[in-house]
Amino acid sequence: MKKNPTLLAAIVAGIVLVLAYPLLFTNPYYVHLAETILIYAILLYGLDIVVGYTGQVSLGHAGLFGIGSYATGILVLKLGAPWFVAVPASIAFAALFGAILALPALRVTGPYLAMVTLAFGTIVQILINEMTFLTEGPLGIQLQKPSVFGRELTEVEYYYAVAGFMLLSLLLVHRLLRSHVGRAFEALRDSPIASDCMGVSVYRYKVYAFVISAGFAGLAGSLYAYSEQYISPNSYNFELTILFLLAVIMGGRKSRLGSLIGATIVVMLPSLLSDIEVFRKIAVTAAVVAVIVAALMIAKRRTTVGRAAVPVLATLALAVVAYKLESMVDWRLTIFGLMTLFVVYYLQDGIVGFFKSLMGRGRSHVVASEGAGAADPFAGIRADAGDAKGELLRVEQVLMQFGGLKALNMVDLNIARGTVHGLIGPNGSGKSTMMNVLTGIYKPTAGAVVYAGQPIAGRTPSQIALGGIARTFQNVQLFGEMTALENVLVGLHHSFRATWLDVMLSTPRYRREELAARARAAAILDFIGLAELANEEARNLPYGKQRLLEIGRALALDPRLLLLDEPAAGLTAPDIRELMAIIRKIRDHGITIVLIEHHMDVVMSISDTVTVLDFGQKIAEGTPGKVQSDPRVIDAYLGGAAETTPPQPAAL
Ligand SMILES: Nc1ncnc2c1ncn2[C@@H]1O[C@H](COP(=O)(O)OP(=O)(O)OP(=O)(O)O)[C@@H](O)[C@H]1O
Repeated sequence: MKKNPTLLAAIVAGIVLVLAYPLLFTNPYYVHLAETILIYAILLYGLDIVVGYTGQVSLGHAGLFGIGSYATGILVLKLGAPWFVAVPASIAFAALFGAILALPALRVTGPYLAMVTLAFGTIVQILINEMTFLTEGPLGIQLQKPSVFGRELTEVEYYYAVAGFMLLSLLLVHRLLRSHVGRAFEALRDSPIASDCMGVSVYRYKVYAFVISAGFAGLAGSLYAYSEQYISPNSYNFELTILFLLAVIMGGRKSRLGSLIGATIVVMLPSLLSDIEVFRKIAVTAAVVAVIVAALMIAKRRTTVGRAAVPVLATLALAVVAYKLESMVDWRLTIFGLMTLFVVYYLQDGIVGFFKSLMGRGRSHVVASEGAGAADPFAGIRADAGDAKGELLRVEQVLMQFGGLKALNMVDLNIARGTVHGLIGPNGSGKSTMMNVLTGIYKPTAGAVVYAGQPIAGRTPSQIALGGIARTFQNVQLFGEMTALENVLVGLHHSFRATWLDVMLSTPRYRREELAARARAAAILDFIGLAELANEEARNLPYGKQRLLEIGRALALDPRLLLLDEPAAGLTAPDIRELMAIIRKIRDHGITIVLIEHHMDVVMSISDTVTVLDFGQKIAEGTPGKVQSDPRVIDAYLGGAAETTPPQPAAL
């Protein structure tokens, strides 16, 4: 993986700045302030995994931070534990609570999850307050800075220790998030259902995200306890959790630099907002920056005068108000609230996201894919071509009932190995329901599904996917914020044996697997004709290309059975011809295909067998020729929805 020289230079400059800081600002107050920023940054790296990457809300991180602090405080107070015991124990303890916090995230999302995590944070604070025998209750716990070789660290020495932990956390989180584990986190945010169907268990990765995130909160909490030398329950309140969330959003999701900026803002803001002179300078600087940025964006045609007017006028008004105000005391919260509103409304991708978009990055990165041609797109396929025409999948008397509606009514289906099996029927006849039953998304009310000789009842979608059944979706379910290459890499998740420890230590095993997966993903993109768009975000691809990318991602799973749900929907005639050629090539590699399609010419020209459903029942089955002339089929289509066309002779 190539290194970006500008990025490397920025990283080196950042490290030098962090290390040189105590030499530039010798006042202990400023050293302590910077220490707090670095500690918050550690927590925010972890919080960003949950909020930015997996897209979950957590209002429980102040609680986890408190658990880390109190684990250290109690171990030092009660057992006189040294820092090298207290710090790892705090990480482990917080991670354990992270697993508990993950439980509600497996059941609820959005506002409900916010409520549950908020309750968790509140309970932690109450428990810290009430369990006086351990925590000393409201009195709090006092402790010294850690000792090394019998000598207590000075403020500056402790700053360097914190800086070391921050840089280490940065490295570990960065490695993790760029690996298959990070891609799994991102995938489950963009489409949980597609993640499961790519063999990436949403359940497992949500728990991982919360546990890892909590581990970093525990580390930050432990360092904070030593830094403040005094901890009390009031420090870990609701406002702190909101502040953390705000820091991630303000700085910029999915960015380590964003976390650092966010930490700086939330630590500095209270002191900046308390001094009217400093606030005036900030307000004027913000107004000048807003005017310059707006002018640049209008000149580059990135925005219109109308859209730029509100933020520019708002910052100008803030500058004017700053000079009208006599003191900040009464206005601090109001100004803070307004700034929050401004960020949420105008800087949804945070400060880092905003500057990236200003520089035109993060939109399209069209570069040639690495390693295409070096790998075989079908390298891992468990081919069935040589296996005569045995049966790969058998559906026996499947009933799928939604309330009173029988979406599938006692349907039998036999799919022969190495064939293309068309599944057609008017709208609402039960085709997609069949796909969902085959991939474990729906559990049939009655009946059995036997795949490769094994019943698949009771298996989760990700287990079924890993067993070799891949699918595409009627409504495209790509991982929108990830590039085309990354989408395929999620499909290749199963090819990794490396654990998260391998990733964090960047072991040769992990690096070998990552390189192999990238070469294979590039080869798959080449096969489906998307090599040039490898680094384009999936949401920016044209619709036809998105459908092809879904097929590529499914192929990455090394399927024996590929279920295509209306792959030609919305495609132009040339795109459809390209699609048909691809489907034939996939079949020629021994992959069995089930094809749901409303384009009859497509189904009839490439299917070996066609099954017709109507009102959840199988009404016909056989070769395309036989099915097309079946009076029941013609009747079902002519009597069905107006937009469905009756089967026509093959045209393509
Ligand atoms: N989760 C669900 N809850 C309730 N009803 C459902 C559910 N899923 C499907 N149905 C119903 O089952 C019937 C079959 O739907 P299905 O999506 O399988 O049809 P289809 O043949 O794929 O149609 P189309 O060609 O329009 O996609 C429809 O009446 C649909 O409303």
